[in-house]
Amino acid sequence: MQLKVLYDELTVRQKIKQMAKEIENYYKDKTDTIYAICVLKGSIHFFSELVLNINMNVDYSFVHVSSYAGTESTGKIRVKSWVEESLENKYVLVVEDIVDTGNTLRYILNYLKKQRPAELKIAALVEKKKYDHGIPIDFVGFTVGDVFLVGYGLDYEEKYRNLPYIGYLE
Ligand SMILES: O=P(O)(O)OC[C@H]1O[C@H](OP(=O)(O)OP(=O)(O)O)[C@H](O)[C@@H]1O
Ligand SMILES: Nc1nc2[nH]cnc2c(=O)[nH]1
Repeated sequence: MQLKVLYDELTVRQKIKQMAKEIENYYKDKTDTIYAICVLKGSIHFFSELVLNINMNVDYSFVHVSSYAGTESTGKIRVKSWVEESLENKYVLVVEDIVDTGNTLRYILNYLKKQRPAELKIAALVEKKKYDHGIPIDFVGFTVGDVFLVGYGLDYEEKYRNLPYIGYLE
């Protein structure tokens, strides 16, 4: 398989800055603190870059879930760690690197809703439109078709996560 560049480093960083501004504008009249949840492992770089560019207070926490084997979803979500703090009455923003089948996000949202946040919003760096996953994403960076992406946190069998750009395998 060959690795090709889809979005170079500058394009990714500019997109994240733009998303951070959108997020800031949305929240600034609602709350003084956003509670952002990073979905590990893939979202680590997007999450870090995003929160560094949001010019208001952001508290955060992490969930670690996984479901992929190679390029395919197993459909089974494995939870490796979860948020420990209370989310009650918080303005929760779930930060995902990519939404594809929507299985991971559906699972996470289902549990987070039970923790009674004031509001639950979603930011995703990439939304895949292979088929309709049916979850409205509030803040989206890039929209792609049927392609398996790597880089900027995204892996293929734990490789390529630390590429500073988004690429695809062909
Ligand atoms: O919409 P879906 O089809 O569920 O796919 C999206 C999920 O797949 C990847 O996680 P993965 O299970 O590969 O774990 P990782 O983040 O640790 O790589 C990615 O980081 C998303 O969380
Ligand atoms: N690395 C990676 N993980 C995914 N999980 C769901 N879609 C993708 C993808 O395109 N790349």
